[in-house]
Amino acid sequence: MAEGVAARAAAAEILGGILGEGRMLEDVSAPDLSPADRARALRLAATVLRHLEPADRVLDRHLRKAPPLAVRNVLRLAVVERALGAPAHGVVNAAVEIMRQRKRTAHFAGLVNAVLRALPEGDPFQGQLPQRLPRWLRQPLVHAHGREVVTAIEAVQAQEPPLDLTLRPGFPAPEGEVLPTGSLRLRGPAQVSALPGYQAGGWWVQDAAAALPARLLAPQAGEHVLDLCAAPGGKTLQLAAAGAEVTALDISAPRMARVEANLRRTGLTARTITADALHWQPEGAFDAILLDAPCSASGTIRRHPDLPFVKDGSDLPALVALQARLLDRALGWLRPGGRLVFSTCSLLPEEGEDQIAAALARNPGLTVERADLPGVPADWWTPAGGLRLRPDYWAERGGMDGFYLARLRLP
Ligand SMILES: C[S@@+](CC[C@H](N)C(=O)[O-])C[C@H]1O[C@@H](n2cnc3c(N)ncnc32)[C@H](O)[C@@H]1O
Repeated sequence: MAEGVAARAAAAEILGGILGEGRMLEDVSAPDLSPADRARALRLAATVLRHLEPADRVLDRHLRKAPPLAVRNVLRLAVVERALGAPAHGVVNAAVEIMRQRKRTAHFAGLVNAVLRALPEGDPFQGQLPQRLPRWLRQPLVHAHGREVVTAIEAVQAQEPPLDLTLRPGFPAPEGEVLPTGSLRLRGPAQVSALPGYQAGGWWVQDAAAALPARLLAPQAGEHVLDLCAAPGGKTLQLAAAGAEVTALDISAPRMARVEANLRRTGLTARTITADALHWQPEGAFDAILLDAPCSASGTIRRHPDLPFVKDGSDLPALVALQARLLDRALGWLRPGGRLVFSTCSLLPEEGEDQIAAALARNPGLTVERADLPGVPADWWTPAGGLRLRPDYWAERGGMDGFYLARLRLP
């Protein structure tokens, strides 16, 4: 088999699972492959998803009739690889070989060969705009930020995201760029468990934006802090590393197992509880609560490029209602004068700015508190005192996840 064919064939199959069956990337299993080929297949599939729209625009110029999805996915993969600079002959030969491997696609080998050889020399995406966000997401974002910002967000989301680490002082760490907010940024693919300091638990993977909610909460040593909706636990580790007495709660047992594994690796401690926060009751009040609520995850599309193809926004009203219920319950678990940071990895005002405005209206005396967060530019704060983080912030450094966070204070 020619070099790279197994990984490319698997990437095309993964794309079929996502685009044909509506499954999320993490739920689609790559067939029997070496770990290296599996990693390559997942990476290729994710890359194609980031450029699906431009790839289809290029292909539609060369196709008279829509081919079956399995064929189109192999063509998309080849066009995207070409756009990213892979040599034409390797890409074309692999695509043709993949077609010949299966009886149901073998008769398309000639078409695939002809279409790919007809592509002009150079970058097939030249002059094209990046892939657009889906309509349900794009429209409210254009309304909130304008077209130019949305195009800038889309440009960042078309790129492979960097790998950000949250560091523990005094532990070994890999070499990378230290961001103004303190996260360490690495470029290019990395085998996380092989990086210096992993075994010693000196750091954990956490997007630079995702590291800010725990910093905004500013936990103090010995404080009783609840991490509500905690799994897989990046924020739990931050709270525990600050010396707080942490209770970490999540509804999902398999996700909670990941929090426990993360605590074991880092040697940090937290009390872990698997329960539905809509029914659970604490034994006593907390000094501080971090509520990283379930949401559309629309701020994480560059890490989860499958999301726009699998979600259609129809679960948004239920998510917004759940966030409000979780927020009101959690406020009831704070001591008088206690603080709560609400965060969502969403770009939508409904799950951020509007959610907090509604909480203030429902809870008299509750206030939003702006804090001094080192490295955070003044214009990331909203007039209402929340922090709106957008993927196009620090675009030249690789961007960040979209988030909204606000620190609330009880009277
Ligand atoms: C955005 S994720 C949390 C990420 C986590 N804070 C971190 O930093 O790793 C939202 C979490 O909410 C949990 N969740 C959803 N509904 C819940 C509920 N009713 N009670 C408790 N946890 C819930 C999900 O299982 C999911 O792990």
